[in-house]
Amino acid sequence: MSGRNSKTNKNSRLLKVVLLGDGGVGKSSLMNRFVSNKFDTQSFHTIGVEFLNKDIIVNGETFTLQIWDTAGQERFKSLRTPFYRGADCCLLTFGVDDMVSLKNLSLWKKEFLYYADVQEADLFPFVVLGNKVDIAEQEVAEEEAIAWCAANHVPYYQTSAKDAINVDTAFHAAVERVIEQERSLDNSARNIHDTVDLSKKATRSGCC
Ligand SMILES: Nc1nc2c(ncn2[C@@H]2O[C@H](COP(=O)(O)OP(=O)(O)OP(=O)(O)O)[C@@H](O)[C@H]2O)c(=O)[nH]1
Repeated sequence: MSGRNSKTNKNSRLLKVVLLGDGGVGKSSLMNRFVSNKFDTQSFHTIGVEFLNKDIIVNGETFTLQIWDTAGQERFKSLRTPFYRGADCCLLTFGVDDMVSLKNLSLWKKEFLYYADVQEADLFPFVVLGNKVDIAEQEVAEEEAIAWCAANHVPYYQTSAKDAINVDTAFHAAVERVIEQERSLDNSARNIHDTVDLSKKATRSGCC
């Protein structure tokens, strides 16, 4: 595991964001585009995991995103899975030039939920990135990606790390998903609390 920029801003909230997807879909490139605004055509396969931090402001609040870029190749599975635990959000990534990488999103989601040991799997904030939209010959029809995302209730962003398309937007969306998830968990906790209070009241006011 390696990381840079690991200092965090004291006034910000730290969010752990995990990037998952098949080898070569562009996870490292997306992280580098987002954090350093750079793109390298000669990137190497990630071995295990790497992380970088970046501060962003969403809805007036500062967040330090700790972005964990994982190795997509199957042979590195045992090196990446221990790092899923404690994640606040997961970016599932595929390449629009690679149909198999879209098909594998279900396996990535499943692997993540298993090793992250997520309690409320249905509410966990995932975002899907269809990367390399700059490539003219795409194997994945947009409708197919949209259909997978609709079935899984996950927002979809078409990105290009190479041409810096939608990369910032997708990371902002990840934070917004986390905020939304917290709101819905708060609301359901409040509803449970209200229900309990009502039943208490009913017992107290019962006359006989
Ligand atoms: N055309 C194009 N190429 C890209 C884009 N993003 C990444 N690439 C290229 O795709 C190759 C793989 O990119 P990586 O970022 O290393 O992919 P990865 O998903 O991190 O791969 P693993 O580390 O093996 O999991 C590199 O040659 C990149 O330059 C993109 O948006 N457009």
